[in-house]
Amino acid sequence: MPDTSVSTPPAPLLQIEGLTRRFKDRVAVDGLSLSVRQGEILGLLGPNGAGKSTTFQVLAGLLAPDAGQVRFAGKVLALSDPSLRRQMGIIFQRSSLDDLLTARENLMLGARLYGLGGERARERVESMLALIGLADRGDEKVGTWSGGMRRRLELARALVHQPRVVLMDEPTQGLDEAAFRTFWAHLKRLRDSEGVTVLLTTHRADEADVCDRLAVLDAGKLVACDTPAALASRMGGDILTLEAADPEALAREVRERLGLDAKVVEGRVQVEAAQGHALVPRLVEAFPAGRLTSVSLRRPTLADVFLQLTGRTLGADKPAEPAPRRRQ
Ligand SMILES: Nc1ncnc2c1ncn2[C@@H]1O[C@H](COP(=O)(O)OP(=O)(O)OP(=O)(O)O)[C@@H](O)[C@H]1O
Repeated sequence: MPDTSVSTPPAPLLQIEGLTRRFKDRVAVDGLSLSVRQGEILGLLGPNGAGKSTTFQVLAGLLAPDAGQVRFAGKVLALSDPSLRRQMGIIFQRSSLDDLLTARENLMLGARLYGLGGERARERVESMLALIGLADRGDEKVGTWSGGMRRRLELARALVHQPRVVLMDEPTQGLDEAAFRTFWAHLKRLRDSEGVTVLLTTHRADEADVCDRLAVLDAGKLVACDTPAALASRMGGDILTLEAADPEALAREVRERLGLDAKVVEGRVQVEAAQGHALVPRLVEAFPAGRLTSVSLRRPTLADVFLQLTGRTLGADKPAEPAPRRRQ
């Protein structure tokens, strides 16, 4: 029999259909439909106010939707269905560990909350502690632990009852680079060993890069859903970054004199161009010493893709500048 494992994408485990949630006359999530495949790590990427947390809260059963349903393993369920929650492990933005309990006790409490007890619970607690690399710290109270260790323990607690899906709201917010890398190494190892499906929210470009697929949200709507590499390849060219004393004036002149699509992003002028290196001498010639303080060239990142898709920078709630939005 031919091996089709590489070419056939895994079946969707969780399909969100037409999810809508309003707060008075503000539509926080606007008819969101999204499929999460068995065993994948899908990131909901968007700036502040995009609707990520609202989506998370509806899926976690903390908020009632105005419309929408899910299909879980092919079966249609109301978003309020408790059987959906039993299939989920949840990590909230804010730590929900009990600081006065040890790591082992926190995990045992998590197991008990999902009806797991006796030898089975003890086995799961020990194997989870080992999988997150904290087996020798299990009897310490977690109140004094670092943010990274606490996050790993929350990951273990979310998985202790063997859910099929883990939901995480901004799981690495506030973690430094080293703690972020360690958390993700453990997350991927746990995904592989437990076969769990992960849906997380993020507004970190570095976190988006390590997800299997990304659903890009803007103002409550899905604007793209693909792998990080496929999204990055949507931007064909290079990114030129120009620094100047008056970036707004420079961007205007670059647009008018050179006919390039220049915009101001976080105080610098950005130009996307197919052959970026060929533009450098043209720019230097057009804007002699004094006007330009630096010119640099790089490959696009997911933050650039996000800006192209939405006209907003990741981590900001306002458009990047008053210039016209990019072509979609
Ligand atoms: N409880 C609430 N009451 C009123 N408006 C709300 C409430 N929760 C969210 N909103 C609004 O809904 C929209 C989406 O917010 P949401 O928190 O889901 O976005 P987000 O992408 O998670 O942003 P952040 O990263 O800042 O959490 C925003 O305009 C927000 O102000």
